[in-house]
Amino acid sequence: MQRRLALVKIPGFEYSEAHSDPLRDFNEEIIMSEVQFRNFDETKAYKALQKLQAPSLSAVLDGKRVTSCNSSYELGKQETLHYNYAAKQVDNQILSVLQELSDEQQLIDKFRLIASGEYMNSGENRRVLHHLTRGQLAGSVSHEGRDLGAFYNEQNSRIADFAEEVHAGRITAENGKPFSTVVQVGIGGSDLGPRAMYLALKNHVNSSEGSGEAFRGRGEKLNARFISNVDPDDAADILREIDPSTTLFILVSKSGTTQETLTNEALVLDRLKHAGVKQPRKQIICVTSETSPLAKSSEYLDSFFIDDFIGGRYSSTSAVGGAVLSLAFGADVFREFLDGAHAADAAAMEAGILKNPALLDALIGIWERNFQGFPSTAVLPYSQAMSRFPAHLQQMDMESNGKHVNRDGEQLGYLTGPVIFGEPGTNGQHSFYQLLHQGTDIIPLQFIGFLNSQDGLDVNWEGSTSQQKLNANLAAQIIAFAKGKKDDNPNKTFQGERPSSLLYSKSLTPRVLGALLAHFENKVMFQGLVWNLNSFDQEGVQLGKVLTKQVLGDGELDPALQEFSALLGVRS
Ligand SMILES: O=P(O)(O)OC[C@H]1O[C@](O)(CO)[C@@H](O)[C@@H]1O
Repeated sequence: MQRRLALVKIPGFEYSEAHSDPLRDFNEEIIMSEVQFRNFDETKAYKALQKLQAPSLSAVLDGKRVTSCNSSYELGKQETLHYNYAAKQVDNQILSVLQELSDEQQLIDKFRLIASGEYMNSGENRRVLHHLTRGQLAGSVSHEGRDLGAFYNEQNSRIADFAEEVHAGRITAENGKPFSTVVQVGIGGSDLGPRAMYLALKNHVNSSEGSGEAFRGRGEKLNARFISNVDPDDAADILREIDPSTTLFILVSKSGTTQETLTNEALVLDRLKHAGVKQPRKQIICVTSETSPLAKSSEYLDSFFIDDFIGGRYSSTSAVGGAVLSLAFGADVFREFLDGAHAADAAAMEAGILKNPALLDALIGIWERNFQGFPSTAVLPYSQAMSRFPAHLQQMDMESNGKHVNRDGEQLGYLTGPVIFGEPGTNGQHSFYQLLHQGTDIIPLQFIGFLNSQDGLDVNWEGSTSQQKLNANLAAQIIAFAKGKKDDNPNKTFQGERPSSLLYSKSLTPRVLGALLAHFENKVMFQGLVWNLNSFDQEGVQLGKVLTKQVLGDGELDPALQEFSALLGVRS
């Protein structure tokens, strides 16, 4: 299909000078047949990168490099998110070949095709439209006569209206009391992103101390909880702590068929009945696709929709994240979060890699994975509020780029997505940093930090506040990893040369959080495009689901599966 792409000017968004305006080719026609999908090892840049040597961090990392190796997002309302790559093992030569790689693999053109609604999810023959849930980057995208941008906006405003009715006490629990708690029931992308975003903003809206940032001290409108695992202890833990009779449940499943979520719905219905609620589904709203089995039921209090063009792991900015965030904090907080994501998306259209933090981060990641051979990336937020962000990135990155074949199903001869893991600092320091500092694998580190804590509560002890101690640890770790320490005792030697980057901003606000989310989504997208993958399907999750069904059915099983099932008490 040949589609004309037209980019939309984003009000209030300034573009950088070199590679000037990403909308410079406004009238230039980009169509699918004009971009070339080739494997990474067929590019000239791949061969050039094979010949280059990583610079030594102990040799090059000085104060000047720290202040100059920065690429920033201007997010509007005087909020900025910086990406600092001073402690990465790259020099001008490597960066210039990475620029060539970006140009050769037509990464920006391909992003523009994604934004314009091209069918870039080749495996499932679907468009990839999560960028459209937060704003329009390209011309309008319509499907079967429906303007999809308008559809996503309409769902957001329906959610905003619904949330306002709940907050005003005009929509109540069956007993007439206002809802006091909201519980999201979903798994994977229907849980991880929304949960991570909720936790990231909870303190920001609840703390009345500190000053300046939007929404500070506004207070949570509803306390939110999450149930995801089919392990009954997960639901039991939450259901014991809440009062079901005044709880609003959000059942989130794009497909409407996910075993874990439907099982947990049954548990919730049971608890609601026990609490004396006669029509339990009237305390449940659904977020699903219009074609799902859930959408067919009129028993629910209300339903909000996404579509097949929003991948589960990319759905935090759709109704999937919008429902819980709007109910917990208010729709204006969710809108601010979307605006931050949209500003970061717009910045990701920039062709000059030094002016495009997501693209730069992606390409340095490629350098580390394919030419330095590093197996994983640790995501280390120095912010307790971001405690579940690494878990969200695990799904987003590993479900997207954990692939061994290209978009055409051909086996690849190079490494693709790394293993992602992480914990907030400083907790991680007292846990797995030993291996990061002195283990035999070198693991690149993605630090995230904020100048201010979210809560004003702090103490000055032994000459510094907790927040100062936190960030002192962060600065110290960057240098310890990069430069190491020689010692006569090999056991006390730190080899150093362990690269890290730092994403940082003044405070973790809704706008900054949206930009952080979009940064990683776009980074993963660019990496998938370099590797020539389809980053938007997830066939690797299917086999386990099929075998689970077999175990729970009556048919004959593979003998080893039969024995394991017997061992675990599922089959006799
Ligand atoms: O929203 P659903 O359809 O319940 O799917 C939940 C999750 O399951 C997966 O399909 C993986 O099993 C994820 O990609 C998705 O986020």
